[in-house]
Amino acid sequence: MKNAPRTGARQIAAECLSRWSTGHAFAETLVARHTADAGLGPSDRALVQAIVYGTLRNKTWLEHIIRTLRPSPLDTPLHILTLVGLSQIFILGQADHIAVSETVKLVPQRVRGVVNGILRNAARRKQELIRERDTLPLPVRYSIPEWLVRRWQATYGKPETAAMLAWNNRPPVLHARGNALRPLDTVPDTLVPLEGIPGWYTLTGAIPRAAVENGSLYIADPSTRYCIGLLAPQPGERILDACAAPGGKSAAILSATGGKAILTSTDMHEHRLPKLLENLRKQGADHIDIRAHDWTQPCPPEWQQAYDAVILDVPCSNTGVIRKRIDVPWRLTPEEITRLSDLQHTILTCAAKAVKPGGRIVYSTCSIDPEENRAVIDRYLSEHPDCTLVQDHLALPHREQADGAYAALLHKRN
Ligand SMILES: C[S@@+](CC[C@H](N)C(=O)[O-])C[C@H]1O[C@@H](n2cnc3c(N)ncnc32)[C@H](O)[C@@H]1O
Repeated sequence: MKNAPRTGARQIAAECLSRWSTGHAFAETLVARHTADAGLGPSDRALVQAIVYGTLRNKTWLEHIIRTLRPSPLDTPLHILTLVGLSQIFILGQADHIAVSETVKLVPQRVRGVVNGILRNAARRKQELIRERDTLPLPVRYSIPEWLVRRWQATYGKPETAAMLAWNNRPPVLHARGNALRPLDTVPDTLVPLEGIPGWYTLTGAIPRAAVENGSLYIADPSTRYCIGLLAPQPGERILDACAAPGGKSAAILSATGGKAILTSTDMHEHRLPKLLENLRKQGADHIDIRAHDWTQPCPPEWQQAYDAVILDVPCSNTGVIRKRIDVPWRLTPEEITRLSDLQHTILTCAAKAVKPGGRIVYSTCSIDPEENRAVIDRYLSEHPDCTLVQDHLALPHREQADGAYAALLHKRN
């Protein structure tokens, strides 16, 4: 029924947040699973996603509001329902009376007054609380753990970090790359060409499914073009894309070479290979060499020095894509960054053996952390004097108005 109160969606959002706070599942997975299990329609699914993502993106600030309005702590279920209500009031911009009444309905009768009191108070003091936000310490204002804010300030300085935090705190804008192998007949209404970046578009509405399905478009961020630009793949070159699934970079290489690069695409996860194959076929690849390989293991003899170039889009912390991966700040630890850096160094060391003398290695991440970027390159170069760094590029998200990314081009001497 049109305009029916969507209490079901709010309940499901609370369940997702409850699961998220006690487990390891990603928000995206939880929203997909719980909305499917509840049989919610598209608009309710969108509401669940908006509440869950909005709450997690602003978690520390919303919790600060709860503490301001009720100094004694709430038990977990009430705390989560209060977050669901506040998220509607402060982040989604719903009418206060609807946000309050629909949320309070979910609260057991005997404690309903507590949540009702906090939400009504929050709605009444809304403008004051919003104004106060700008005066709060950065970790609270932008809901990012203190250790991460300190780490970024030490690397980039305070003003740059503040600008990046403000950028990360907003919902993402999606982009798409046009595929030269399957040019668009007409540019769909929801695509706006990106100024100064030929072949790239901003999505201003629904994803043009038909164009994605026929391979004319690939949903990706313009920051992914840096590694392809450094690789500068040429027709006829043998190229190894070592960490390839789901195939964004492999497809970009094929698009850039008119389908004429001779590509081997590997990934350690067998279960990711069918999607990789499907994506590459869809985008016009006709001869595809797809294999499972774990690049923490030695380079197989038949691949040693067999490639003109190797691209390594390694697993990383995703600190450049926090707008899209909202779990990242809450799941990441400094120890995990160090573990990833070691893993990246191992993958680089093993996969670089596949490059011919005189060939190129492109290393890329969607991390903005130096430990996963330049430090990995410097460590590798210190152990491999036959390689030199030609160029590297760090894209900071707020500067690019896109995702953060790092790419480095190495040359292996003849
Ligand atoms: C950042 S993603 C790659 C994205 C891909 N290049 C694209 O553009 O669509 C990293 C990939 O590395 C794979 N991976 C992780 N560890 C690996 C390893 N030891 N050897 C090979 N692949 C690995 C993951 O399964 C994941 O698909």
